[in-house]
Amino acid sequence: MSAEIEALGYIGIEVSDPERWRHFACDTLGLQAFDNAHGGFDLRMDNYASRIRVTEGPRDDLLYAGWEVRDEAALESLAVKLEAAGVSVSRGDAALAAERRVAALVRFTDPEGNGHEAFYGPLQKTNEPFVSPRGVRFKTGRQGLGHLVLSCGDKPAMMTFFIDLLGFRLSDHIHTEVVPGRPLAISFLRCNGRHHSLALAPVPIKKKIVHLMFEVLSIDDVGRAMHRCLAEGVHLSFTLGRHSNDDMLSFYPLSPSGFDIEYGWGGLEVDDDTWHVLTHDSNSAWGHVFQRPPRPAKIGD
Ligand SMILES: Cc1ccc(O)c(O)c1CC[C@@H]1C(=O)CC[C@]2(C)C(=O)CC[C@@H]12
Ligand SMILES: [Fe+2]
Repeated sequence: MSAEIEALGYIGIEVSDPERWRHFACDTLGLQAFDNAHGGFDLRMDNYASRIRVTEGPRDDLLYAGWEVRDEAALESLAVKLEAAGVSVSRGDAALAAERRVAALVRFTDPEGNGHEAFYGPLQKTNEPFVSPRGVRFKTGRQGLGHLVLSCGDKPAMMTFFIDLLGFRLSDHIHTEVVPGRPLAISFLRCNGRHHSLALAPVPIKKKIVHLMFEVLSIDDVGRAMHRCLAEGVHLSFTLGRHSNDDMLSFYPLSPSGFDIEYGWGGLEVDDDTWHVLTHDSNSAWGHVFQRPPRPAKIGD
């Protein structure tokens, strides 16, 4: 039986300033917020009842990534496969499944301690259609909500976990230098036609989330969102650019939690039958210029 993960279905984040996040996500990026019964809010970008669950807390980082599988049998075979490999798996009860707005889920952690959930049967709010407050349409469907880049210390262990155990396919590597003289090899993993749903970056930062990417259906929505950021003084960690590996045209606003959002359009779709792993030595065909983060003004500046 197939135990394959098919998409990044949802994520949970803990944020210290939920109201700033609500404004950023809705008014700036065009997602739709719904207060939930758990003291936080859900961000929608399509029919799914929850794509991003925002919970208040000090962490300003990832709580869990929710990976979608086809059905109950696929969920059970994935759980059995993980357990056979010595990963401890906890089956979510009905209350947790209802809270996550899915039919069933299991929970586990990766070798670096990040929380993950696999689930099937996401609740669809078809009679309460997603309406973006900014008229944005997001590219989701079989490709999931977007992509997540995780920082990691032991990248080989993470690669083994996601590829050998969870069934991700390697799309490519990028060898780059963010800090001159410090080579960095980022690897891009897919679980559907999206070039990557997960990328692993061995960068020594405290946060697990390096960035979270949303893709929109119109290039104008990228332009409009970028100009809303500029008008509001939202810091752009990377300017507009086009990536070398997946062709995504994107920019990177800094979220209120201090990790980046990548907001993009035009990402390429991988055909598993013909894809060939590549190694790139540049991040971008053009653009994506790093911008130093803003420093709080001090008296006397
Ligand atoms: C290079 C690249 C290809 C596809 C993407 O979706 C994507 O986000 C990136 C950018 C990765 C990003 C970067 O270029 C600069 C250095 C960054 C911030 C890291 O330190 C990890 C992710 C890296
Ligand atoms: Fe990205």
